Amino acid sequence: MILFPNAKINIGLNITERRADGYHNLETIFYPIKINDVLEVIEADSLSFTSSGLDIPGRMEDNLCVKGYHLLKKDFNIPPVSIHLHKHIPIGAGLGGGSSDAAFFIKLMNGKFNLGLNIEQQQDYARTLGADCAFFIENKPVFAFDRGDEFEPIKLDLSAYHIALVMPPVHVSTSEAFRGIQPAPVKDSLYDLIYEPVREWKKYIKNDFEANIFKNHIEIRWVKAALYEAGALYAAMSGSGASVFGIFETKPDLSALETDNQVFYGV
Ligand SMILES: C[C@](O)(CO)[C@H](O)COP(=O)(O)OP(=O)(O)OC[C@H]1O[C@@H](n2ccc(N)nc2=O)[C@H](O)[C@@H]1O
Ligand SMILES: Nc1ncnc2c1ncn2[C@@H]1O[C@H](COP(=O)(O)OP(=O)(O)OP(=O)(O)O)[C@@H](O)[C@H]1O
Repeated sequence: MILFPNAKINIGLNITERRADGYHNLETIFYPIKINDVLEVIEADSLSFTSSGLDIPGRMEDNLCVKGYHLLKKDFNIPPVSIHLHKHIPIGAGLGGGSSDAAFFIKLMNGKFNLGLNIEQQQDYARTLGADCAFFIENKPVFAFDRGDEFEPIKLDLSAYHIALVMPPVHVSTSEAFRGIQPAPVKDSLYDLIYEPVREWKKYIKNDFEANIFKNHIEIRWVKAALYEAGALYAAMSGSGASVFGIFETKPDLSALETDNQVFYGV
């Protein structure tokens, strides 16, 4: 069985509070985009994990798909499987690629072995693997809050726009991004602001990670500026970086960025 885990972007990200469990409360909009991995699972004599495409840091046991297998194995009598992941979603990009693989793995296993898990139950399993994971179970635009793992559906359709995504040659780890952040409550919630016209977003919708990350990685700031110069209605870093997306009325010319960065059009 094969599924195609996709990436997400964060439109706005406000870090509102430090929590007692070491995490932060935040609010953000998650929006699915069309950059995909390929995840194949077949029944086998023993558990194995192989990958192709981009190099995935860490050992096999650290891979979120393998962690997902062990998580389900605790509660269900599932057979060993051979997992193959073709990695295409940039890593350390704020695109939630690893989280998506994990969520799609849970969905795949649920379907393949008739585990009978409903959406909420799949989200509960996903949540234990990472704050981003649960979003990918339903994979629809949402307003996310708490650790970023509680959701309220929103009506947001950007399909009339051209979204371009630029990945500078920099990786930012999520915990690095949270270091030095001063959480602050918000006056106006993204839950309402997201319904402002896209060309107004730059006045109201911010990613709280940008200031810190731009200080240490000036090239990410340059990419954002270049997207505005190329005509973006809105441009921002996604999640904890390093990728930056731009929302355009039509396909932009970003050829000047292609030398130093990976550029994805029409995601
Ligand atoms: C910030 C976002 O990238 C926005 O999309 C995500 O919420 C991060 O989600 P994620 O990569 O799935 O994060 P996890 O793997 O659960 O957490 C990595 C680390 O980030 C920090 N972390 C993450 C989420 C959160 N709400 N508060 C945090 O402080 C914690 O130090 C945690 O140990
Ligand atoms: N299937 C996987 N694909 C990619 N990375 C994985 C996977 N499983 C575990 N990891 C680990 O997770 C780390 C970051 O993964 P990921 O690509 O999800 O980060 P990210 O793009 O910063 O996403 P996020 O928006 O969730 O912060 C990697 O350094 C890697 O060690």
